Amino acid sequence: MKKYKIVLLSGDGIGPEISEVSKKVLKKLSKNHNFDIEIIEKLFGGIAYEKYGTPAPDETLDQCKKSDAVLLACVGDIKYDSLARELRPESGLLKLRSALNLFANIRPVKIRKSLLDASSLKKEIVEHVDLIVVRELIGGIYFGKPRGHITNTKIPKAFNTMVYDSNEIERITEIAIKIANQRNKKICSVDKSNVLEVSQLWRDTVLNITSKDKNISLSNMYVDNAAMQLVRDPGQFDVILTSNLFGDILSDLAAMLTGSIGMLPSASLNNNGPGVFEPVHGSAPDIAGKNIANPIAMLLSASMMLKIGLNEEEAAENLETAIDKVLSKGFRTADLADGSTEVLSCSEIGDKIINEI
Ligand SMILES: NC(=O)C1=CN([C@@H]2O[C@H](COP(=O)(O)OP(=O)(O)OC[C@H]3O[C@@H](n4cnc5c(N)ncnc54)[C@H](O)[C@@H]3O)[C@@H](O)[C@H]2O)C=CC1
Ligand SMILES: CC(C)CC(=O)C(=O)O
Ligand SMILES: [Mg+2]
Repeated sequence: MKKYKIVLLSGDGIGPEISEVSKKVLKKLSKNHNFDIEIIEKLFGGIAYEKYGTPAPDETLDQCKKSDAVLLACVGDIKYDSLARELRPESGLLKLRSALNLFANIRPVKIRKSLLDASSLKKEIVEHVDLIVVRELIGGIYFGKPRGHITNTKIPKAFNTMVYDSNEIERITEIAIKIANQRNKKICSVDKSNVLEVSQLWRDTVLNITSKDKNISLSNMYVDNAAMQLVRDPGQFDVILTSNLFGDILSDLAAMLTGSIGMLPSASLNNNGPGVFEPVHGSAPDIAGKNIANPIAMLLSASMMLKIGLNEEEAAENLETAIDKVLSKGFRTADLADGSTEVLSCSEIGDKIINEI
């Protein structure tokens, strides 16, 4: 029997609620598909700061490095917003991504048939959407130096640096090419090269690397236009390749094509070593503790973990089919409710999905 060791980071806000569902789902899948999964739970984010004074304790990072894969819920809360930047839960997340060298964040945006009417856009606009955002994850403005605050001047100033070297752009482009080759072979690289030098290097490097693969059709788009096009005609995109900040923003926007940010999973990957599988959404403090969060983004992240991280493709498919069955029977969490469907709590929809596995 195959044995896997995964680390579960429940984090903050709705994290523990959606993690509880994920744990039960993974246990059922492991039974049905005959593999053994050890789930090691570690503190991470604000909850880790409370206990250890740091959001990403060494012990948690070490355990993640030793695992087959990491399943992460979400971190952050308003109560940590006044902490020194390096102590904030979000900084812990950046530290984890960097420590595991997770340079590629893969965010698939797929419309589930039964949710065609749940999108904030018209059905005709979203029905052909099937795109993947390939986002660079450990460079760009989230990591660039210098960064800081100047407080000893009359007018306070703050600054960040958006920086990439060509190696960083090359390796994420290669990932986008690999993914595009398994799909419609179209890459749209999104940048702001009409204004930024760093984006010009991005554009030149992407062109240089993609031109070596004659199967790939490359287009370029400025990020402001890309935001507009994602709402105007999202079906035009296959693979969107972009930098850390732009990918972060565009994928939240793209989430609404699917009906809710509670539906969007992601995989943060390295060329070798464990990946981190994490929903696109944050800790949703506004609904935390109410058992009303949508656990599906985390379950779809678990599905990506099974497929990409553990090679358990059948289990991943079983989970996705179970999710689709529950949605097609009209069960929804509150974020997807439209009056004609039955609204269930986070744990209730979790149980429905488990029953379909
Ligand atoms: N990967 C992570 O852990 C991330 C953490 N954050 C952190 O999360 C906290 C909240 O950030 P926000 O900007 O409010 O973004 P958010 O994604 O947490 O929430 C935005 C809106 O979407 C809703 N929402 C999010 N996930 C949902 C789900 N699964 N089911 C139903 N509704 C859901 C929330 O209730 C809220 O109204 C902040 O501390 C932020 O820094 C934000 C983004 C990513
Ligand atoms: C909270 C951040 C570190 C990043 C973020 O919003 C994301 O990765 O989606
Ligand atoms: Mg984000």
